[in-house]
Amino acid sequence: MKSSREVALNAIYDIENNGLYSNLGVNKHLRDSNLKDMDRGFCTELIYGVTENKYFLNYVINSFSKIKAKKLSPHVRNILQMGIYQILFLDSTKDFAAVNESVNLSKKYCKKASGFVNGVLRNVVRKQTEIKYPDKNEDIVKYLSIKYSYEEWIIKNWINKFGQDFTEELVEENNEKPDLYIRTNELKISRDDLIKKLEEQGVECEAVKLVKEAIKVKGLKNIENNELFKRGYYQIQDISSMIIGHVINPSEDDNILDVCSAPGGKTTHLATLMKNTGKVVARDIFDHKLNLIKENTKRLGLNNVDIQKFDATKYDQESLEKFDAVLVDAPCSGFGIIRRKPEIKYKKKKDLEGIPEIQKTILQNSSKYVKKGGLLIYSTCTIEDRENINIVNEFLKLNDDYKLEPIENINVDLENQEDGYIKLYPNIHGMDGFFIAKLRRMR
Ligand SMILES: C[S@@+](CC[C@H](N)C(=O)[O-])C[C@H]1O[C@@H](n2cnc3c(N)ncnc32)[C@H](O)[C@@H]1O
Repeated sequence: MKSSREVALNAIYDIENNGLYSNLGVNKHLRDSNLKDMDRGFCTELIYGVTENKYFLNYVINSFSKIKAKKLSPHVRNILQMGIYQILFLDSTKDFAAVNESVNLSKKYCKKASGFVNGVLRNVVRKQTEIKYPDKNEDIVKYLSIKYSYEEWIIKNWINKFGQDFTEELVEENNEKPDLYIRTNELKISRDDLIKKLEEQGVECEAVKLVKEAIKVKGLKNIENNELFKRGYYQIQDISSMIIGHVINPSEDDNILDVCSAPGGKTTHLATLMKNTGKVVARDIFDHKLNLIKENTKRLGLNNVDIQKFDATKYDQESLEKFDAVLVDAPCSGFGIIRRKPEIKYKKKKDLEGIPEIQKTILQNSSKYVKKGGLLIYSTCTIEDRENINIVNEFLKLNDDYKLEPIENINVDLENQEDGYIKLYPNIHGMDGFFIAKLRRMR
Protein backbone atom coordinates (compact mmCIF):
# COMPACT_ATOMS: atom_id res chain seq x y z
CA MET A 1 0.00 0.00 0.00
CA LYS A 2 1.28 3.51 -0.84
CA SER A 3 2.00 6.01 1.94
CA SER A 4 0.29 9.40 2.02
CA ARG A 5 3.50 11.03 0.78
CA GLU A 6 3.76 8.66 -2.17
CA VAL A 7 0.12 9.24 -3.14
CA ALA A 8 0.77 13.00 -2.89
CA LEU A 9 3.88 12.68 -5.07
CA ASN A 10 1.94 10.80 -7.77
CA ALA A 11 -0.78 13.47 -7.73
CA ILE A 12 1.66 16.39 -7.82
CA TYR A 13 3.49 14.74 -10.71
CA ASP A 14 0.18 14.29 -12.55
CA ILE A 15 -0.88 17.92 -11.95
CA GLU A 16 2.47 19.37 -13.02
CA ASN A 17 3.31 17.09 -15.92
CA ASN A 18 -0.05 15.99 -17.29
CA GLY A 19 -1.95 19.25 -16.79
CA LEU A 20 -4.50 17.73 -14.40
CA TYR A 21 -6.47 20.23 -12.28
CA SER A 22 -5.49 19.99 -8.60
CA ASN A 23 -9.02 19.20 -7.37
CA LEU A 24 -9.30 16.37 -9.93
CA GLY A 25 -5.76 15.22 -9.03
CA VAL A 26 -6.68 15.04 -5.36
CA ASN A 27 -9.92 13.16 -6.07
CA LYS A 28 -8.37 10.73 -8.54
CA HIS A 29 -5.35 9.79 -6.46
CA LEU A 30 -7.22 9.59 -3.15
CA ARG A 31 -9.93 7.43 -4.72
CA ASP A 32 -7.33 4.95 -5.94
CA SER A 33 -5.60 4.81 -2.52
CA ASN A 34 -6.58 3.05 0.70
CA LEU A 35 -5.57 5.92 2.96
CA LYS A 36 -7.37 6.50 6.25
CA ASP A 37 -9.12 9.84 6.94
CA MET A 38 -6.16 11.38 8.78
CA ASP A 39 -3.69 10.36 6.09
CA ARG A 40 -6.05 11.63 3.39
CA GLY A 41 -6.00 15.01 5.15
CA PHE A 42 -2.19 15.09 5.21
CA CYS A 43 -1.97 13.96 1.59
CA THR A 44 -4.48 16.64 0.45
CA GLU A 45 -2.54 19.29 2.38
CA LEU A 46 0.68 18.25 0.62
CA ILE A 47 -0.87 18.28 -2.85
CA TYR A 48 -2.50 21.70 -2.47
CA GLY A 49 0.39 23.15 -0.45
CA VAL A 50 3.02 22.21 -3.05
CA THR A 51 0.85 23.27 -5.99
CA GLU A 52 0.00 26.57 -4.31
CA ASN A 53 3.62 27.42 -3.42
CA LYS A 54 5.37 25.96 -6.44
CA TYR A 55 7.36 29.04 -7.52
CA PHE A 56 8.42 29.82 -3.96
CA LEU A 57 9.53 26.19 -3.43
CA ASN A 58 11.50 26.33 -6.69
CA TYR A 59 13.07 29.60 -5.50
CA VAL A 60 14.23 27.80 -2.33
CA ILE A 61 15.57 24.86 -4.39
CA ASN A 62 17.50 27.37 -6.53
CA SER A 63 18.98 28.95 -3.40
CA PHE A 64 20.33 25.61 -2.15
CA SER A 65 21.12 23.57 -5.23
CA LYS A 66 23.67 24.08 -8.00
CA ILE A 67 21.23 22.53 -10.47
CA LYS A 68 18.25 24.86 -10.95
CA ALA A 69 14.75 23.52 -10.27
CA LYS A 70 13.82 23.84 -13.95
CA LYS A 71 16.69 21.52 -14.97
CA LEU A 72 15.89 18.76 -12.47
CA SER A 73 13.92 15.71 -13.55
CA PRO A 74 10.23 16.10 -12.56
CA HIS A 75 10.35 13.44 -9.81
CA VAL A 76 13.46 14.92 -8.17
CA ARG A 77 11.93 18.41 -8.34
CA ASN A 78 8.58 17.25 -6.95
CA ILE A 79 10.20 15.29 -4.10
CA LEU A 80 12.28 18.34 -3.15
CA GLN A 81 9.23 20.62 -3.34
CA MET A 82 7.30 18.27 -1.05
CA GLY A 83 10.21 17.97 1.39
CA ILE A 84 10.76 21.75 1.55
CA TYR A 85 7.03 22.36 1.96
CA GLN A 86 6.97 20.04 4.99
CA ILE A 87 10.07 21.67 6.51
CA LEU A 88 8.97 25.28 6.03
CA PHE A 89 5.16 25.15 6.22
CA LEU A 90 4.07 22.16 8.32
CA ASP A 91 4.54 22.41 12.07
CA SER A 92 3.06 18.93 12.48
CA THR A 93 5.92 17.24 10.59
CA LYS A 94 9.34 16.84 12.17
CA ASP A 95 12.16 18.04 9.91
CA PHE A 96 14.09 14.76 10.13
CA ALA A 97 10.95 12.82 9.09
CA ALA A 98 10.46 15.13 6.10
CA VAL A 99 14.07 14.52 5.01
CA ASN A 100 14.06 10.74 5.60
CA GLU A 101 10.72 10.15 3.88
CA SER A 102 11.81 12.27 0.89
CA VAL A 103 15.02 10.23 0.60
CA ASN A 104 12.96 7.01 0.74
CA LEU A 105 10.72 8.29 -2.06
CA SER A 106 13.70 9.24 -4.18
CA LYS A 107 15.15 5.72 -3.68
CA LYS A 108 11.98 4.42 -5.30
CA TYR A 109 11.41 7.06 -8.03
CA CYS A 110 14.87 8.44 -8.88
CA LYS A 111 17.47 6.26 -7.14
CA LYS A 112 20.55 8.07 -8.43
CA ALA A 113 19.38 11.38 -6.94
CA SER A 114 18.74 10.20 -3.37
CA GLY A 115 22.07 11.56 -2.06
CA PHE A 116 21.39 14.89 -3.77
CA VAL A 117 17.87 15.07 -2.27
CA ASN A 118 19.30 14.29 1.17
CA GLY A 119 21.97 17.00 0.82
CA VAL A 120 19.63 19.77 -0.36
CA LEU A 121 16.98 19.06 2.27
CA ARG A 122 19.50 18.86 5.13
CA ASN A 123 20.83 22.23 4.02
CA VAL A 124 17.30 23.70 4.01
CA VAL A 125 16.73 22.38 7.54
CA ARG A 126 20.01 23.91 8.76
CA LYS A 127 19.66 27.29 7.06
CA GLN A 128 15.88 27.76 7.01
CA THR A 129 15.99 31.01 8.99
CA GLU A 130 18.32 32.55 6.39
CA ILE A 131 15.89 32.17 3.48
CA LYS A 132 14.94 35.63 2.20
CA TYR A 133 12.29 36.80 -0.25
CA PRO A 134 13.34 39.21 -3.03
CA ASP A 135 13.48 42.81 -1.73
CA LYS A 136 9.92 44.21 -1.60
CA ASN A 137 10.96 47.85 -1.99
CA GLU A 138 13.23 47.14 -4.90
CA ASP A 139 10.85 45.01 -6.97
CA ILE A 140 7.30 44.56 -5.70
CA VAL A 141 6.30 42.38 -8.68
CA LYS A 142 9.12 39.93 -8.12
CA TYR A 143 8.53 39.92 -4.36
CA LEU A 144 4.82 39.08 -4.66
CA SER A 145 5.32 36.61 -7.50
CA ILE A 146 7.87 34.62 -5.46
CA LYS A 147 6.25 34.94 -2.04
CA TYR A 148 2.79 33.95 -3.28
CA SER A 149 3.92 31.94 -6.36
CA TYR A 150 2.50 33.70 -9.43
CA GLU A 151 3.50 34.32 -13.01
CA GLU A 152 4.85 37.88 -12.93
CA TRP A 153 2.50 39.14 -15.66
CA ILE A 154 -0.52 38.41 -13.46
CA ILE A 155 0.86 40.46 -10.55
CA LYS A 156 1.83 43.33 -12.87
CA ASN A 157 -1.64 43.32 -14.40
CA TRP A 158 -3.39 43.36 -11.00
CA ILE A 159 -1.17 46.11 -9.58
CA ASN A 160 -2.00 48.23 -12.64
CA LYS A 161 -5.68 47.60 -12.28
CA PHE A 162 -6.33 47.30 -8.55
CA GLY A 163 -3.28 49.00 -6.98
CA GLN A 164 -0.63 47.46 -4.73
CA ASP A 165 -2.59 47.20 -1.45
CA PHE A 166 -5.58 45.44 -3.03
CA THR A 167 -3.27 43.09 -4.95
CA GLU A 168 -1.42 42.14 -1.77
CA GLU A 169 -4.70 41.41 0.01
CA LEU A 170 -5.93 39.40 -2.96
CA VAL A 171 -2.83 37.20 -3.32
CA GLU A 172 -2.73 36.62 0.42
CA GLU A 173 -6.38 35.54 0.47
CA ASN A 174 -5.85 33.34 -2.59
CA ASN A 175 -3.34 31.28 -0.59
CA GLU A 176 -5.90 30.65 2.17
CA LYS A 177 -7.95 27.49 2.41
CA PRO A 178 -11.47 28.35 1.20
CA ASP A 179 -14.49 27.66 3.41
CA LEU A 180 -16.64 24.78 2.28
CA TYR A 181 -20.30 25.46 1.49
CA ILE A 182 -23.14 23.13 0.63
CA ARG A 183 -26.53 23.85 -0.92
CA THR A 184 -29.48 22.17 0.75
CA ASN A 185 -31.67 20.25 -1.67
CA GLU A 186 -34.93 21.76 -0.45
CA LEU A 187 -36.91 19.24 -2.51
CA LYS A 188 -35.76 16.54 -0.08
CA ILE A 189 -35.03 18.22 3.24
CA SER A 190 -35.17 21.62 4.98
CA ARG A 191 -31.94 23.44 5.82
CA ASP A 192 -32.62 23.14 9.57
CA ASP A 193 -33.18 19.38 9.37
CA LEU A 194 -30.06 18.91 7.25
CA ILE A 195 -28.02 20.88 9.77
CA LYS A 196 -29.33 18.60 12.55
CA LYS A 197 -28.38 15.47 10.63
CA LEU A 198 -24.92 16.76 9.76
CA GLU A 199 -24.30 17.81 13.34
CA GLU A 200 -25.18 14.27 14.44
CA GLN A 201 -22.26 13.18 12.23
CA GLY A 202 -19.96 15.64 14.03
CA VAL A 203 -19.95 18.20 11.19
CA GLU A 204 -19.89 21.86 12.30
CA CYS A 205 -22.60 23.83 10.47
CA GLU A 206 -23.52 27.48 10.09
CA ALA A 207 -26.62 28.66 8.20
CA VAL A 208 -25.57 31.38 5.72
CA LYS A 209 -27.69 34.55 5.92
CA LEU A 210 -27.20 35.68 2.34
CA VAL A 211 -28.52 32.52 0.63
CA LYS A 212 -31.45 30.67 2.16
CA GLU A 213 -30.30 27.14 1.30
CA ALA A 214 -26.58 27.59 1.99
CA ILE A 215 -24.68 26.02 4.90
CA LYS A 216 -21.03 26.61 5.78
CA VAL A 217 -19.58 23.29 6.92
CA LYS A 218 -16.43 22.24 8.75
CA GLY A 219 -15.24 18.67 9.19
CA LEU A 220 -17.23 17.15 6.34
CA LYS A 221 -14.86 14.45 5.08
CA ASN A 222 -14.91 11.88 2.34
CA ILE A 223 -18.00 13.53 0.89
CA GLU A 224 -18.72 11.06 -1.91
CA ASN A 225 -19.25 8.31 0.66
CA ASN A 226 -21.34 10.44 3.01
CA GLU A 227 -24.80 8.88 3.38
CA LEU A 228 -26.61 12.27 3.34
CA PHE A 229 -24.78 13.24 0.13
CA LYS A 230 -25.62 9.92 -1.51
CA ARG A 231 -29.29 10.44 -0.61
CA GLY A 232 -29.17 13.75 -2.49
CA TYR A 233 -29.78 16.02 0.50
CA TYR A 234 -27.15 18.51 -0.65
CA GLN A 235 -24.80 19.68 -3.36
CA ILE A 236 -21.31 21.13 -2.85
CA GLN A 237 -21.32 24.69 -4.19
CA ASP A 238 -19.70 28.01 -3.36
CA ILE A 239 -21.90 30.94 -2.34
CA SER A 240 -20.97 32.95 -5.48
CA SER A 241 -22.42 30.23 -7.67
CA MET A 242 -25.59 29.97 -5.59
CA ILE A 243 -26.11 33.72 -6.03
CA ILE A 244 -26.59 33.15 -9.77
CA GLY A 245 -29.63 30.93 -9.15
CA HIS A 246 -31.18 33.74 -7.11
CA VAL A 247 -30.30 36.43 -9.66
CA ILE A 248 -32.22 34.40 -12.26
CA ASN A 249 -34.94 33.67 -9.67
CA PRO A 250 -36.87 31.34 -12.00
CA SER A 251 -40.62 30.72 -11.85
CA GLU A 252 -42.17 27.28 -11.83
CA ASP A 253 -42.77 25.97 -15.35
CA ASP A 254 -40.07 28.21 -16.86
CA ASN A 255 -38.06 26.95 -19.80
CA ILE A 256 -34.38 27.66 -19.12
CA LEU A 257 -31.22 27.03 -21.10
CA ASP A 258 -27.79 26.65 -19.49
CA VAL A 259 -25.34 26.64 -22.41
CA CYS A 260 -22.13 25.79 -20.47
CA SER A 261 -23.55 23.73 -17.67
CA ALA A 262 -21.21 20.92 -16.59
CA PRO A 263 -20.87 19.59 -13.91
CA GLY A 264 -24.36 20.98 -13.32
CA GLY A 265 -24.01 23.10 -10.17
CA LYS A 266 -26.15 25.96 -11.44
CA THR A 267 -28.42 23.77 -13.58
CA THR A 268 -29.40 21.65 -10.58
CA HIS A 269 -29.93 24.76 -8.43
CA LEU A 270 -32.27 26.26 -11.04
CA ALA A 271 -34.12 22.95 -11.47
CA THR A 272 -34.54 22.79 -7.68
CA LEU A 273 -35.76 26.39 -7.41
CA MET A 274 -38.35 25.46 -10.07
CA LYS A 275 -39.45 22.59 -7.80
CA ASN A 276 -39.04 19.90 -10.45
CA THR A 277 -41.44 21.70 -12.85
CA GLY A 278 -40.72 23.27 -16.26
CA LYS A 279 -37.41 22.43 -17.86
CA VAL A 280 -33.72 23.22 -17.67
CA VAL A 281 -31.85 22.30 -20.84
CA ALA A 282 -28.26 21.64 -19.76
CA ARG A 283 -25.62 21.73 -22.48
CA ASP A 284 -21.85 21.25 -22.61
CA ILE A 285 -19.31 19.98 -25.12
CA PHE A 286 -17.54 17.25 -23.14
CA ASP A 287 -19.11 13.80 -22.76
CA HIS A 288 -17.38 13.00 -19.47
CA LYS A 289 -18.63 16.29 -18.04
CA LEU A 290 -22.18 15.66 -19.29
CA ASN A 291 -22.08 12.40 -17.33
CA LEU A 292 -21.40 14.39 -14.16
CA ILE A 293 -24.58 16.43 -14.75
CA LYS A 294 -26.48 13.16 -15.18
CA GLU A 295 -25.09 11.76 -11.89
CA ASN A 296 -25.85 14.95 -9.95
CA THR A 297 -29.36 15.26 -11.38
CA LYS A 298 -30.17 11.65 -10.51
CA ARG A 299 -28.75 11.88 -6.99
CA LEU A 300 -30.67 15.07 -6.29
CA GLY A 301 -33.94 13.52 -7.56
CA LEU A 302 -34.49 16.03 -10.39
CA ASN A 303 -36.53 15.07 -13.42
CA ASN A 304 -36.83 18.47 -15.11
CA VAL A 305 -33.31 18.53 -16.60
CA ASP A 306 -32.70 17.73 -20.26
CA ILE A 307 -28.98 17.07 -20.90
CA GLN A 308 -27.68 17.78 -24.41
CA LYS A 309 -24.26 17.77 -26.02
CA PHE A 310 -23.90 21.04 -27.92
CA ASP A 311 -21.08 23.43 -28.75
CA ALA A 312 -22.20 26.89 -27.63
CA THR A 313 -19.96 28.62 -30.17
CA LYS A 314 -22.25 27.18 -32.87
CA TYR A 315 -25.59 28.80 -33.59
CA ASP A 316 -28.70 26.67 -32.98
CA GLN A 317 -31.64 27.79 -35.12
CA GLU A 318 -34.00 25.42 -33.28
CA SER A 319 -33.52 27.30 -30.00
CA LEU A 320 -34.47 30.69 -31.47
CA GLU A 321 -36.53 32.73 -28.91
CA LYS A 322 -37.50 29.58 -27.06
CA PHE A 323 -36.34 30.26 -23.49
CA ASP A 324 -37.51 32.41 -20.57
CA ALA A 325 -33.91 32.66 -19.41
CA VAL A 326 -30.54 31.67 -20.83
CA LEU A 327 -27.47 31.29 -18.62
CA VAL A 328 -24.02 31.75 -20.13
CA ASP A 329 -21.64 30.59 -17.39
CA ALA A 330 -18.74 31.01 -19.76
CA PRO A 331 -15.38 29.21 -19.88
CA CYS A 332 -12.85 31.73 -18.53
CA SER A 333 -9.36 32.25 -17.09
CA GLY A 334 -10.58 31.21 -13.61
CA PHE A 335 -8.70 33.91 -11.67
CA GLY A 336 -11.55 34.03 -9.13
CA ILE A 337 -11.09 30.43 -8.00
CA ILE A 338 -7.33 30.29 -7.40
CA ARG A 339 -7.98 29.13 -3.81
CA ARG A 340 -9.51 25.96 -5.28
CA LYS A 341 -7.32 25.58 -8.36
CA PRO A 342 -3.93 27.07 -7.48
CA GLU A 343 -2.36 25.94 -10.75
CA ILE A 344 -4.23 28.86 -12.39
CA LYS A 345 -1.45 31.10 -10.98
CA TYR A 346 0.97 29.60 -13.49
CA LYS A 347 -1.06 30.30 -16.63
CA LYS A 348 0.83 32.02 -19.40
CA LYS A 349 -0.62 35.21 -20.85
CA LYS A 350 -0.62 33.88 -24.39
CA ASP A 351 -2.68 30.83 -23.40
CA LEU A 352 -5.54 33.10 -22.30
CA GLU A 353 -5.55 35.52 -25.21
CA GLY A 354 -8.27 33.77 -27.22
CA ILE A 355 -10.78 33.46 -24.38
CA PRO A 356 -12.69 36.78 -24.82
CA GLU A 357 -13.44 35.94 -28.46
CA ILE A 358 -15.01 32.61 -27.43
CA GLN A 359 -17.00 34.35 -24.67
CA LYS A 360 -18.31 36.97 -27.12
CA THR A 361 -19.38 34.33 -29.62
CA ILE A 362 -21.15 32.24 -26.99
CA LEU A 363 -22.95 35.29 -25.56
CA GLN A 364 -24.01 36.54 -29.00
CA ASN A 365 -25.40 33.13 -30.04
CA SER A 366 -27.11 32.59 -26.71
CA SER A 367 -28.84 35.97 -26.84
CA LYS A 368 -30.86 34.74 -29.81
CA TYR A 369 -32.42 31.93 -27.76
CA VAL A 370 -34.06 34.31 -25.23
CA LYS A 371 -37.78 35.07 -25.64
CA LYS A 372 -38.76 38.74 -25.91
CA GLY A 373 -38.94 40.02 -22.34
CA GLY A 374 -36.71 37.16 -21.13
CA LEU A 375 -33.40 37.13 -19.26
CA LEU A 376 -29.84 36.60 -20.41
CA ILE A 377 -27.33 36.02 -17.62
CA TYR A 378 -23.61 36.22 -18.28
CA SER A 379 -21.23 34.97 -15.60
CA THR A 380 -17.62 33.92 -15.12
CA CYS A 381 -15.41 32.84 -12.24
CA THR A 382 -12.78 35.43 -13.07
CA ILE A 383 -12.03 38.98 -11.94
CA GLU A 384 -10.70 40.23 -15.30
CA ASP A 385 -12.71 43.08 -16.87
CA ARG A 386 -11.67 41.93 -20.36
CA GLU A 387 -13.67 38.73 -19.79
CA ASN A 388 -16.46 40.39 -17.79
CA ILE A 389 -17.87 43.90 -18.04
CA ASN A 390 -16.01 44.61 -21.29
CA ILE A 391 -17.67 41.60 -22.93
CA VAL A 392 -21.08 42.80 -21.73
CA ASN A 393 -20.50 46.39 -22.88
CA GLU A 394 -19.40 45.25 -26.32
CA PHE A 395 -22.43 42.99 -26.51
CA LEU A 396 -24.73 45.90 -25.60
CA LYS A 397 -23.21 48.08 -28.34
CA LEU A 398 -24.16 45.46 -30.92
CA ASN A 399 -27.55 44.50 -29.45
CA ASP A 400 -29.79 47.43 -28.62
CA ASP A 401 -32.68 45.07 -27.86
CA TYR A 402 -30.93 44.24 -24.55
CA LYS A 403 -30.26 46.27 -21.45
CA LEU A 404 -28.69 45.69 -18.04
CA GLU A 405 -31.33 45.36 -15.33
CA PRO A 406 -30.82 46.17 -11.60
CA ILE A 407 -30.27 43.09 -9.43
CA GLU A 408 -32.68 43.43 -6.55
CA ASN A 409 -33.31 40.18 -4.77
CA ILE A 410 -29.85 39.73 -3.25
CA ASN A 411 -27.58 42.26 -1.52
CA VAL A 412 -23.95 41.51 -2.11
CA ASP A 413 -22.27 44.15 -4.30
CA LEU A 414 -24.07 47.39 -3.53
CA GLU A 415 -21.64 49.39 -5.65
CA ASN A 416 -22.64 47.72 -8.92
CA GLN A 417 -25.79 45.64 -8.61
CA GLU A 418 -28.07 48.67 -9.15
CA ASP A 419 -26.38 48.92 -12.55
CA GLY A 420 -27.13 45.31 -13.38
CA TYR A 421 -23.98 43.42 -12.50
CA ILE A 422 -22.09 41.96 -9.55
CA LYS A 423 -18.33 41.78 -9.03
CA LEU A 424 -17.16 39.43 -6.27
CA TYR A 425 -13.63 39.15 -4.89
CA PRO A 426 -12.32 36.54 -2.41
CA ASN A 427 -10.52 39.22 -0.33
CA ILE A 428 -13.60 41.44 -0.07
CA HIS A 429 -16.56 39.09 -0.04
CA GLY A 430 -14.96 35.93 1.38
CA MET A 431 -16.21 33.83 -1.52
CA ASP A 432 -15.03 32.80 -4.98
CA GLY A 433 -14.26 35.68 -7.34
CA PHE A 434 -17.16 35.97 -9.76
CA PHE A 435 -18.85 38.25 -12.26
CA ILE A 436 -22.58 38.15 -12.92
CA ALA A 437 -24.49 40.39 -15.36
CA LYS A 438 -28.27 40.45 -15.70
CA LEU A 439 -29.47 41.43 -19.17
CA ARG A 440 -33.13 41.82 -20.15
CA ARG A 441 -34.31 41.38 -23.72
CA MET A 442 -36.60 44.34 -24.37
CA ARG A 443 -37.98 43.46 -27.81
C1 LIG B 1 -17.52 27.61 -15.76
S1 LIG B 1 -17.74 26.02 -16.32
C2 LIG B 1 -19.45 25.75 -16.05
C3 LIG B 1 -19.82 25.42 -14.63
C4 LIG B 1 -21.29 25.08 -14.50
N1 LIG B 1 -22.14 26.12 -15.01
C5 LIG B 1 -21.69 24.75 -13.08
O1 LIG B 1 -22.25 25.59 -12.41
O2 LIG B 1 -21.43 23.62 -12.65
C6 LIG B 1 -17.70 26.23 -18.05
C7 LIG B 1 -18.13 25.02 -18.82
O3 LIG B 1 -18.13 25.38 -20.20
C8 LIG B 1 -17.87 24.23 -20.94
N2 LIG B 1 -17.52 24.65 -22.29
C9 LIG B 1 -16.34 25.12 -22.75
N3 LIG B 1 -16.45 25.43 -24.06
C10 LIG B 1 -17.73 25.18 -24.43
C11 LIG B 1 -18.45 25.28 -25.63
N4 LIG B 1 -17.87 25.74 -26.75
N5 LIG B 1 -19.75 24.91 -25.64
C12 LIG B 1 -20.35 24.45 -24.53
N6 LIG B 1 -19.72 24.32 -23.35
C13 LIG B 1 -18.42 24.68 -23.30
C14 LIG B 1 -16.80 23.53 -20.15
O4 LIG B 1 -16.78 22.16 -20.45
C15 LIG B 1 -17.23 23.81 -18.71
O5 LIG B 1 -17.96 22.73 -18.22
